Amino acid sequence: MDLKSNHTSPVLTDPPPSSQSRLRVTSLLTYSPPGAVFSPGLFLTIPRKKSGILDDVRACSWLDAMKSSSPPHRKIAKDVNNENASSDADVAYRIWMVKFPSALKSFEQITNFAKGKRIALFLDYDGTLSPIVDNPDCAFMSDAMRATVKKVAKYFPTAIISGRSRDKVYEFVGLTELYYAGSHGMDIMGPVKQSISEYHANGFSSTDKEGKDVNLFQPAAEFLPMIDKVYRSLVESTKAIEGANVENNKFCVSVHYRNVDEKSWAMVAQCVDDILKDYPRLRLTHGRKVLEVRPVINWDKGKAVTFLLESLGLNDCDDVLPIYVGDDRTDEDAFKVLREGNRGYGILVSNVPKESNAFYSLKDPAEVMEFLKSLVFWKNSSAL
Ligand SMILES: O=P(O)(O)OC[C@H]1O[C@H](O[C@H]2O[C@H](CO)[C@@H](O)[C@H](O)[C@H]2O)[C@H](O)[C@@H](O)[C@@H]1O
Repeated sequence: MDLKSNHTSPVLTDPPPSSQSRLRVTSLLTYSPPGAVFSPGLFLTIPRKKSGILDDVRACSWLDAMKSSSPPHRKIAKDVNNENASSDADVAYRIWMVKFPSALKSFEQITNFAKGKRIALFLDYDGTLSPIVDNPDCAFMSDAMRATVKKVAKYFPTAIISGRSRDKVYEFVGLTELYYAGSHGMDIMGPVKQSISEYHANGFSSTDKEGKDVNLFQPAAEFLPMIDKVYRSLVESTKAIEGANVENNKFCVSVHYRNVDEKSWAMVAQCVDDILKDYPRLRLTHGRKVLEVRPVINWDKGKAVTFLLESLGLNDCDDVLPIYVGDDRTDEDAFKVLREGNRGYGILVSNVPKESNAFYSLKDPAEVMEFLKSLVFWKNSSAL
């Protein structure tokens, strides 16, 4: 998106009223191709009841998406009975890696391409810098990872782009030298170099935790009271479901079902569906064992990457190589932006085969750390 030429708000207008509730296509997809939600032609018309169990067709799609939302880790150790299953998984993973080669093994290729270019780094948080854990409040990154991110940010402009609220992800990472985008890019704290407010009604100047001048960009600002209300409703409606956990991510709400017995997943989906019926300006996306309710606006992690590049003065420059590392479906929007414009590299963190718009892969956060360390080493040695 050309930010300079787009002075309009990214907030989309309400879909036209209908006597029937309409189910957005995105609700049915495991991840939504960017743009899919916004075309009126992509709205399905399905009568929706206010109460009762989820309609069968939607229940199946939601539950399928919920089941596939965070594949179990691949078994490293093989037991005798499982040997065939394990080796099948290994073969499938190796075949997949032909399409998405390891960013570590392809490091020379990446740095050859990066020669003479300025790298800009974009890092997702959960599952990328910190391992996936049962309790979202305990997804701490290791001190070693923090030290590595700190080093990497010395050499390359670095931003964290997370589904968490910006405050929460800052609390986890704790590095003032980075840029932060929370709520899947709907809450960006960026540099003042190029005034964001100059281009967008939703941008304004502020100061960070250290009193440094920054620009804030919140394209979904008008949704704040609605999201807060929805958060409280979901806390209330899911409280009887053992293990369900609702997280307020400021401009979106996450309903976690990782610790809910699979038999009760339909109940979790029902609570979310009831909310979506009441709030047509909100939509659903799927994450790793999490249902996320967010505003229907034309904004995502991909747009956040473009926005940050623009505000860093690095957009549309032939000598800039953006690299985005992420593990989640919401990161695909960013991978797609980099791939489509042939602008940079997406690196998918996954230890199982997944369809993706990324170019390369890394197995887990440990490999992410190794990759970041290699970048620092390469930069140091190429400066000699
Ligand atoms: O964009 P991200 O930084 O990857 O954030 C996406 C969501 O991550 C968190 O949930 C995931 O990680 C949790 C901790 O490991 C895990 O328990 C949960 O099952 C995962 O879905 C976070 O809690 C969500 O709010 C983020 O939207």
